[in-house]
Amino acid sequence: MILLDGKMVSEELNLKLKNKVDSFDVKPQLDIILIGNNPASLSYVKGKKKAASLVGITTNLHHLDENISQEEVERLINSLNQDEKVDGILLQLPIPKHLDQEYLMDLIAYEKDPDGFHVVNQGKLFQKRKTIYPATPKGIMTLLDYYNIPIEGKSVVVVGRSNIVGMPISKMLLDRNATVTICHSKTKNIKEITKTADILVVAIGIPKFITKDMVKQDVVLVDVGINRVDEKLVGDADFDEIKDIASYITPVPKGVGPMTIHSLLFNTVLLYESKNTK
Ligand SMILES: NC(=O)C1=CN([C@@H]2O[C@H](COP(=O)(O)OP(=O)(O)OC[C@H]3O[C@@H](n4cnc5c(N)ncnc54)[C@H](OP(=O)(O)O)[C@@H]3O)[C@@H](O)[C@H]2O)C=CC1
Ligand SMILES: Nc1nc(=O)c2c([nH]1)NC[C@@H]1CN(c3ccc(C(=O)N[C@@H](CCC(=O)O)C(=O)O)cc3)C=[N+]21
Repeated sequence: MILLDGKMVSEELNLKLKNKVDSFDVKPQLDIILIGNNPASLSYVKGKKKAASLVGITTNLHHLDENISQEEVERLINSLNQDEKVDGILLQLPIPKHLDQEYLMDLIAYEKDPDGFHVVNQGKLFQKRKTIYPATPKGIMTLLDYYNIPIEGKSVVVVGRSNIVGMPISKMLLDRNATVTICHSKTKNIKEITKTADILVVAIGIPKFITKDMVKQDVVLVDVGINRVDEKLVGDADFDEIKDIASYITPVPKGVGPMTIHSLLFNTVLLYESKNTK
């Protein structure tokens, strides 16, 4: 088994990014909007700020009250959209239920969307046009490519069909000529399907859902899940059970998570560069 070491790869690629950013006179700027005090979100935002500062990207955190009104968030996004200094705007998800998440995500200028969540950027992805790729799927592709894992012609199974992970990673793997099957909560005989996978990507948010009887020998397993169980992080797959069957496997933590952060920073630099070449 070979570990798909997202921590190591992201550190190497962040350093490469830093060398590029070091050559810029004006640094790229990422503005993060965090609403409320969800402990997981606080911890992710901390991770993003830390990595950004290592790379030389300026971050501005807008930490808003849990009860903030829709209008006030709109006002903030509008002003960041207009601010020339701002290269990327990240609305940390999830946001409180009284706010219209879809509306707010679409309000962020798509030229300032390092997450690649904007409906225009997602639309471009699904029409195979040049776009800002969503950070987690892009991080997964970067990790697979780093280890030279072949994708063309492979049977890929993606478990999960969210807008931010399942759907875009399925499309990106399809565009690399994999044969992609997507499973979700209504899929029947999921085990028979996951067993066919050369590459299995799991993004559902259920701890240790994928067990060793659900994978074939030498599977490449990409575990996107981040679940907190008894103060510890566990993935959507049972790592200890599967590690001896898999050819390659991502750990949780230190797998896909740090690659997502790298992609966010990479995308922020892309947005900065396209602003400066306009
Ligand atoms: N490492 C990273 O960088 C990131 C990690 N994550 C983690 O990845 C996981 C998934 O996140 P996200 O995509 O946002 O999740 P969502 O909750 O948006 O989507 C979950 C998906 O899983 C499917 N699902 C739920 N239960 C089952 C089941 N029993 N069998 C098969 N499919 C099921 C759902 O199906 P249906 O559509 O039918 O409801 C849905 O498509 C979470 O643990 C999250 O924390 C997320 C983003 C980044
Ligand atoms: N607008 C927006 N963009 C996101 O990209 C976004 C989001 N909202 N909301 C939540 C999810 C989740 N997500 C993670 C990113 C990194 C780690 C990560 O680096 N995790 C470390 C562990 C961190 C820890 O110890 O808590 C690891 O896996 O090694 C995890 C999860 C980004 N998301």
